[in-house]
Amino acid sequence: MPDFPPLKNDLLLRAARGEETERAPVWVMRQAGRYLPEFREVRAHHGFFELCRTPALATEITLQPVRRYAGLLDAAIIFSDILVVPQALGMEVQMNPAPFFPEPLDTPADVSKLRAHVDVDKELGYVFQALTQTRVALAGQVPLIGFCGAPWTLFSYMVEGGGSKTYQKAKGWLFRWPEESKALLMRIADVCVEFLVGQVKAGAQLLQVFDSWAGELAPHHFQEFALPSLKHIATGVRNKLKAEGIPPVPMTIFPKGANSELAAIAQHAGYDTVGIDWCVEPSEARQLVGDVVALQGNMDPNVLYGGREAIEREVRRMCASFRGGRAPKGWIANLGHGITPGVDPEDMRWFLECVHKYSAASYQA
Ligand SMILES: Cc1c2[nH]c(c1CCC(=O)O)Cc1[nH]c(c(CCC(=O)O)c1C)Cc1[nH]c(c(CCC(=O)O)c1C)Cc1[nH]c(c(C)c1CCC(=O)O)C2
Repeated sequence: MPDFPPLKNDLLLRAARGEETERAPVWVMRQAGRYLPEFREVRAHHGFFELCRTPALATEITLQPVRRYAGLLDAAIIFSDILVVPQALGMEVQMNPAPFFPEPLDTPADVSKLRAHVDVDKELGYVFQALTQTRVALAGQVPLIGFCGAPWTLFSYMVEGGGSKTYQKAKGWLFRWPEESKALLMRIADVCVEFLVGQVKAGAQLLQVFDSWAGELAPHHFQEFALPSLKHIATGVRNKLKAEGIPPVPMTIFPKGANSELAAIAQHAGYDTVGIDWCVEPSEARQLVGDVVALQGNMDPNVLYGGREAIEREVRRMCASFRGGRAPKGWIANLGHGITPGVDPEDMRWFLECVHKYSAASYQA
């Protein structure tokens, strides 16, 4: 592994390991994106996946929010997308402007169209290069997060051919072809394991798995279909790193909306941190997960459209609720889902400032 500059701010890594921190570390899902004018400026000249595939540009975009919010953000997340894994498996994915797969997997017979063996270095080496370049450019300011999509969420995109409101096709697959579905989920999980291990070797200091559609499944279907593949990833990554003599990195699972499954996820999925959305009260989430994991989240991203007073009020409330459930110990502040394109970057700054203030161990409610 390359020799990287020493890390100056390890709040995120300490919180992810469940340690007490002087305040909650904070970063925001989709922090490098369209709400930033500097992102839109670069994006105007390049296609979305062209940005992902050009390490110098991916590095520049990853650094944009870190630069703009210097001293306020406690992590960088590599600019990429969860859909690079279906691409590595051989599927075509367009972004126009939402994700679109011209040839989705209609039936299990279509699985034969996927690459039988995925050479992750060859197909996704551009992500590894972007991580290494970014880690060097960060000069130890903040840790660098690597990520991938969870098998169930990726399976949904690959079967639906894009986003969906009903998940009819993806769920139709699960219920009509449960064994084939499980095999495909595990096949995706195997690629995720290789991809995440490669990301650590390239410089990622924490890994997050995005299961954006976890909450669409009934609890017993989540446990049957999604949970085993999530566990396969956590165990697979840990084992491979160990076998190669590489120190482990903290891992976060974001099972969006699967709030009735939090206890099972904390106990059985094998991650250090569980991300929660805004539909669960933080103090209640802490009760559900116990002491096993750190928590991440969870302000409703739409509060960022409510003005400064609302943002301050909601951050203060969020801090109190996480603290009620024993924060700032083992809590990473974030939104409950990605920041959206219409947010005023100065309101994002205010959110970060409020977290610094109200999550401080010294703050008296
Ligand atoms: C479901 C999902 C996707 N991508 C991702 C998820 C999981 C998180 C979530 O649930 O939001 C993850 C993702 N996508 C992107 C990142 C970059 C890192 C970050 O700043 O968090 C990350 C972590 C950049 C992006 N990924 C995308 C953009 C916008 C594309 C553009 O510039 O046109 C960015 C900055 C495109 C994308 N990519 C995806 C969709 C649905 C879209 C289009 C709609 C949208 O923008 O929300 C799939």
